[in-house]
Amino acid sequence: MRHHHERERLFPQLFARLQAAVPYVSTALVGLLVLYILLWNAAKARRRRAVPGAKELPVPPALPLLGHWLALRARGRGSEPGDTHLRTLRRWAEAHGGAFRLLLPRAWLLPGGLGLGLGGGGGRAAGEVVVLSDPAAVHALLALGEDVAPKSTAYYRSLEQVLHSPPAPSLLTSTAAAQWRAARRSLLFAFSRSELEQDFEVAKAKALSLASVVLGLGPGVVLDVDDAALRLSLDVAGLSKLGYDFQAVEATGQVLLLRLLGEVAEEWDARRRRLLPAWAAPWLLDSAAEASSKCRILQDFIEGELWEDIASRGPPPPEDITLAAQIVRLCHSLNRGGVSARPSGAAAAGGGGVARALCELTAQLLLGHEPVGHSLAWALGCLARNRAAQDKLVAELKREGVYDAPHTALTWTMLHRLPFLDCCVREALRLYPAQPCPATVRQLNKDVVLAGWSVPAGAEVWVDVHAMHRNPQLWRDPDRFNPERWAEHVAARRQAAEAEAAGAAAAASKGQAQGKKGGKRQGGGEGGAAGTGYDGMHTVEPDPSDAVAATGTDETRASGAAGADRHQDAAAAAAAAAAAASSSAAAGGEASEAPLCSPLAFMPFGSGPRSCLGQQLAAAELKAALAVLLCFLALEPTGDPADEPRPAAGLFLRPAGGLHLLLVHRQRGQRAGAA
Ligand code: HEM
Repeated sequence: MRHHHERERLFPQLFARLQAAVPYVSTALVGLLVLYILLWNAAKARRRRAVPGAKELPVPPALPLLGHWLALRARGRGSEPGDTHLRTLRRWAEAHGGAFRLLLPRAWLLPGGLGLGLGGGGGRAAGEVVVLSDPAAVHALLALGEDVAPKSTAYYRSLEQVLHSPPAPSLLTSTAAAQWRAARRSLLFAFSRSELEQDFEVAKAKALSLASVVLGLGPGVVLDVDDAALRLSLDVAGLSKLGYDFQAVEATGQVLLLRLLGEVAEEWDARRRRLLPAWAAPWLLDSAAEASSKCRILQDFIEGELWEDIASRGPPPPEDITLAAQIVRLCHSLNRGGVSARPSGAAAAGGGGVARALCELTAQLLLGHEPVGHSLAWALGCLARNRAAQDKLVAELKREGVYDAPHTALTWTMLHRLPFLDCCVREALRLYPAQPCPATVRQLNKDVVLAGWSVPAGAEVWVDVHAMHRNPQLWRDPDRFNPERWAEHVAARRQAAEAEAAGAAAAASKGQAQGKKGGKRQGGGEGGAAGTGYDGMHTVEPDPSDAVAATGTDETRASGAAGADRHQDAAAAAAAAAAAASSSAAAGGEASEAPLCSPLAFMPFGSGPRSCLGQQLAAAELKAALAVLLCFLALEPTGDPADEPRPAAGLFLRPAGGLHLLLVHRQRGQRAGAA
């Protein structure tokens, strides 16, 4: 009996002691874990060996455990010009010669980082980030090819998660070589020259419509041009690529789709900056649930409205190579069971073609409108603050007859007569690249040397286009909007294009004389061919005579491989030239001796086989919109310091709080209105 009582007293005592010990034990365990992480990482740092003869990547000063995470999280504050984290990255890039290593907590906390070897990307540098803005190193990285440096799965997976539930790859996010090649070759048809000519007309018509709306608001009006530009680019993306008019330009109230797309982009950015995933941080669950419901509303709209509309058009006829038609073909070839008007349920399960098509649609909508919209807003902002450039552009439009008759005189084929317009677009994209950093994210499968820097296998490599575009060794007076810096380059490109067109015409007439059948579609002339990037960077080119490529069913056709080889050559040449440019710039020393312009260090659309698919369309759209708007409206800053643009870098570089300008009617003589 006494025994029993003693036992009854003993258990609560023991329990109370254990309870009291919990904080000490858990503190000790956390301490041991931290010590282990620090020691393991110190050992890892000692084990890190540079490839003989190559330079070890420098590391900017970092906090213990948090590394550079806080610096990367920082957003622009109050009156500060520019995005804080972009400025920090640029400072480090300039201090370390355009290549450095970042320490992020995940490098330590990931299973791979803890030395447990349970994944984390593999390789010695699992979870580490290398940031490159040295053009020679970037060209060398992109020339490595997809086997050695594919897109980073970890980085793009979070984008897939916000684009569609359950997540499926899109061209942007797909890392599997066979998948992206097939999709790219199929979708590239939608960006061929004939399509671009029509898209240009759509962009012009929508810009005229926007001008008419603004003119209707009064003789001088303060407007958020970022919002207006996003409406314009959404309408152009919808109408030209998907055959669907969102009528955002004409709408008076808020456009729900625009808001949803913006929120999805923000959610993706927030997830990528988070220290812990939502499941490991319960306090984030509410906002994660809210974000998921927004993503679902977007998904419902894309499924129920847009896809339904596209699918109801039936199988596209062979001559239809619009983006919508190519996405339908992609879906069809994946499903192999025909395209369903109702994408959910059984159809989605049957091969995943519809789910894939929906992801592609959402990605194309996001990519096709937001970077163009923000870029247009930045360009308008630059011109408003540089009256001399604006006047020169208007003078060019007058000289070429565009000012008096934008409806008829402004066409895709006459764009080469507007070189200053081209210079302005390039300069705005240089100062405000829509994807500033990271613009391209790669994962290395083996140790490599990039322009002399040793980069270990497993590292995630970011391209910092913002720092590259503002490097004082590559661009004289890099923060100044100076379209003139491009004059020589634009003139040289025009000459080269004319020579190429003349050569192609001569070859064609020779071929005809010899009775040959027509070969591949050739580009030429200003505006370029489907396979040539905005600045001559080669992309994988589609072969229109290849009917299989048009339906995206065969991924390994020789034409794609040939395109990739061509790219390798171009990239090797570019790397050599970039190395020469950067070493001569470095030898120059003084900023005033830096070259005025370094075209090989200009990469707003990325470069290589995964460069922007829509770059020609984007450039054409920017030109159409700028030319039309300037014919009717003079741009001025509002004069209010609160309206000074504040760049904020998320998925895209946008002006925080919008970009407000004063738009004043131009004296138009006897000309007709915009409508
Ligand atoms: C000013 C406007 C634009 C800029 C600055 C821009 C920039 C870029 C950049 C830097 C990339 C590479 C991203 C990466 O490697 O992760 C990219 C990829 C892509 N862009 Fe654009 N873009 C613009 C407009 C467009 C438009 C209008 C479209 C289509 C309608 C488009 C479609 C795509 C696609 C599909 C990819 C993925 C290509 C691939 O992975 O093979 N972009 N863009």
